[in-house]
Amino acid sequence: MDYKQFITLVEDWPKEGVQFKDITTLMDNGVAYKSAVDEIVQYAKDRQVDIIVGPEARGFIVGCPVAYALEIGFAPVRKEGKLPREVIKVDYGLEYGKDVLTIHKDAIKPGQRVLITDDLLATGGTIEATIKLVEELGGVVVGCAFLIELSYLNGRDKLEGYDVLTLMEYN
Ligand SMILES: O=P(O)(O)OC[C@H]1O[C@H](OP(=O)(O)OP(=O)(O)O)[C@H](O)[C@@H]1O
Ligand SMILES: Nc1ncnc2[nH]cnc12
Repeated sequence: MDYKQFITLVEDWPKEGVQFKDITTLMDNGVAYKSAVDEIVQYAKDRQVDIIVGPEARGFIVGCPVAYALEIGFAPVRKEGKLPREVIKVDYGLEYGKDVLTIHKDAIKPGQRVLITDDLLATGGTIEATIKLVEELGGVVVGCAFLIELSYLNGRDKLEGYDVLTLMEYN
C-alpha cells in the first residue's frame, strides 16, 4: 500500500524549520492503519518476538495493536515521572528537544526477544535510548519497526547491527 498518501505534512511544527509528519490521518483510515499494523505483525512473527516495547506516546499506537494481534505483551517506555513503580532511566535527544525515558525494572525478563515499535525514526535518539533500556534489563532486540523513516536525519546510523523495518521513507 502507498501509505504516504495518508500522512499529512505540517510545516514549521512544533518548531520553525521542522516538517512534522502527522500520522493521525493514517490512523483515521481503518484500512490503511490495519494494513500497516499487519505488516509489522508479520515482521514480528518472522522474528519470534516474545514482547513488544514502545516509547510514549506514538510507539503505543503502533506497538499495542501488534501485541494484541500476536497475543503477547506490550511494555511501555515513558517519559520521566509517569511510571508508578521502580524504573531504570536514560537521557536522550530528539529532532526538537531532549528528555528522559524510563521503563519498569521488571518489564522484561532476561533473554526475552523484543521488538521495539515507534511511529517514526528521525535522529534515532529515542530508539537508541529505548534499546539501551531493553538491553540493560537483559532483553534481546530482534527488530525495530517504524511507520516512517526520515533518512535525512540519519537515525539508521545509530541502529547498526540491528534489524530495522520502515514502511515509508522521506529523503
Ligand atoms: O528519532 P528521534 O529524533 O528520537 O525522533 C523520533 C521520536 O520523536 C517522536 O516522539 P516525541 O518525543 O515527539 O513524543 P510523542 O510520541 O509523545 O509525541 C516520535 O514519535 C519518535 O518517538
Ligand atoms: N518531523 C517529525 N514529524 C513527526 N514526528 C517526529 N518526531 C521527530 N521528528 C518528527
